[in-house]
Amino acid sequence: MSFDYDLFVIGGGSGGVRAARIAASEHGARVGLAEESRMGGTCVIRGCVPKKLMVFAAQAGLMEAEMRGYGWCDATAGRFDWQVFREKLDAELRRLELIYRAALQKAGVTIHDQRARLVGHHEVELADGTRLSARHILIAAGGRPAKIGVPGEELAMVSDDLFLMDALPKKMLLVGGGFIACEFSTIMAGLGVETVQVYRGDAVLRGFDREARDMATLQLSQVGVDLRLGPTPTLLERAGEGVRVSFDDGSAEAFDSVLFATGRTPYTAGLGLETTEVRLKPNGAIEVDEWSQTSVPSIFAVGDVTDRVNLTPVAIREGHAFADTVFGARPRTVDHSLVAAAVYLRPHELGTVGLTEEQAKARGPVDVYSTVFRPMRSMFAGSDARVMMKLLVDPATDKVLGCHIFGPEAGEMIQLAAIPIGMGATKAQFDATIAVHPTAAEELVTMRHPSRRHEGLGG
Ligand SMILES: Cc1cc2nc3c(=O)[nH]c(=O)nc-3n(C[C@H](O)[C@H](O)[C@H](O)COP(=O)(O)OP(=O)(O)OC[C@H]3O[C@@H](n4cnc5c(N)ncnc54)[C@H](O)[C@@H]3O)c2cc1C
Ligand SMILES: NC(=O)c1ccc[n+]([C@@H]2O[C@H](COP(=O)([O-])OP(=O)(O)OC[C@H]3O[C@@H](n4cnc5c(N)ncnc54)[C@H](O)[C@@H]3O)[C@@H](O)[C@H]2O)c1
Repeated sequence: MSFDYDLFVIGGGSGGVRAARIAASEHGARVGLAEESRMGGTCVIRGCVPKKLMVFAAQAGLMEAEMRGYGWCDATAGRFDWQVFREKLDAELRRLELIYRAALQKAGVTIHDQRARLVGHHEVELADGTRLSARHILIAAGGRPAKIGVPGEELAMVSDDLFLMDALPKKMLLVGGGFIACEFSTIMAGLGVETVQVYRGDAVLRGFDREARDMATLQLSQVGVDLRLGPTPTLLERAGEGVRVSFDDGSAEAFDSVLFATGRTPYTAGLGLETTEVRLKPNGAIEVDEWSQTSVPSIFAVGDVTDRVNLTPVAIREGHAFADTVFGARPRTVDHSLVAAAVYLRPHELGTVGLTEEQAKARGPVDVYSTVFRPMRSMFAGSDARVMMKLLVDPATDKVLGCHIFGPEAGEMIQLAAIPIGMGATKAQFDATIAVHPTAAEELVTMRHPSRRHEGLGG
């Protein structure tokens, strides 16, 4: 049977673009790709990239205070102009979008700028009605922000809207305690917005190392976020130009805008999956095996739509491995067990790889090497900001099971620590490394004695 394409990719985000490009340019496949919105997907257009640029924009106040501590007595950040920033941001995103598009075109991928849906195991239908057949179909449709189902929540923004605001709100409520809520609370407070964050748990960033969570929770308040642990919104109502929010503790308050950062849902609705035998998980994510293959042999899925580890480099790796396996005769899977990540807070970020202290303790005996200190940089400036470095070590094998860093540029540091840890490095090998002095990171190779040992479950 002949097909229009060897591969048809639905979604031009991190996973889809990489898979299409590698299948076409390195393995000679005839590839078509449909993108209903802007090329580059969540990360480039409404995620990692604009977010990180906003993080940089938001640190002027902290730098001003630090520089005053270093003798720049009149240091002042001056006035932030959202319009100027947004115009630059829009231009940068347009530039990146064109680069993604050009890379696909150079690889020989045919781009269809419209929505696609499945109409069978080898066929897709585009929004204009065109039907195209393909030997293989890759679903890389990503996810969509999810709200929580309270009345009036349509009055609230989701993360996609943040990058399109005409003006900064004066007073903003952020709902949630995950990556997005914490990063954007830091950003908004840093840009001078009166920022309130509500989170129903007792410390933000559930799932991360508890000690790091406590430090992140404290830091949010220290950078001016009014963090309220416990309450959850129950009702949103329009109040003049703003929104009045009622909470489950009986309180109510008005805000200029509200952001729900309460997780993301795999974007499988309306994808035509009912015309196939592709199995879904209970939350709507596409079920795949280690090869990213669905329950239908000709259909694969990568990235957030599969809800494995929802990070850009993971989607990219899954897309690349899929293309090499199916079109390059180089079968390889992706190891999701040891993925480093960072939460971009300010002044200190959280970098993490491997097991948390809680997970390591549940697994068996573990030695915890942990140090919390005031780094010379901020201490000199009069700041009380603290850094944490933590290594979790298996006493039987001496292998480092996890590393957690709360400090300036922790994302940069954890990227490097992830290499030896991924290679199975022992604590003795960390110790054998001569320190780089004076740095904060040198603590990773100078912690001689465990701060504590857990004997394992119940220990
Ligand atoms: C605010 C925010 C900040 C983030 N920050 C980070 C970070 O700092 N680091 C990090 O690693 N990750 C970050 N992430 C997560 C990261 O963006 C995602 O994990 C990543 O983009 C997933 O890639 P993907 O290819 O699976 O999907 P996406 O990038 O979402 O791409 C899916 C694409 O498919 C298109 N599409 C969907 N359905 C169809 C259809 N039927 N037809 C045609 N096109 C379709 C969509 O328009 C979209 O362009 C962030 C996410 C958000 C929301
Ligand atoms: N730096 C990064 O790598 C980065 C940054 C942003 C986003 N991301 C990715 O995007 C994903 C989505 O981010 P997110 O912050 O929206 O999700 P998240 O899963 O990290 O956090 C969701 C938050 O919403 C809360 N929540 C969920 N349901 C609720 C309810 N009914 N009532 C009150 N609170 C509720 C949760 O308790 C949690 O705190 C992340 O999981 C991550 O994979 C990564």
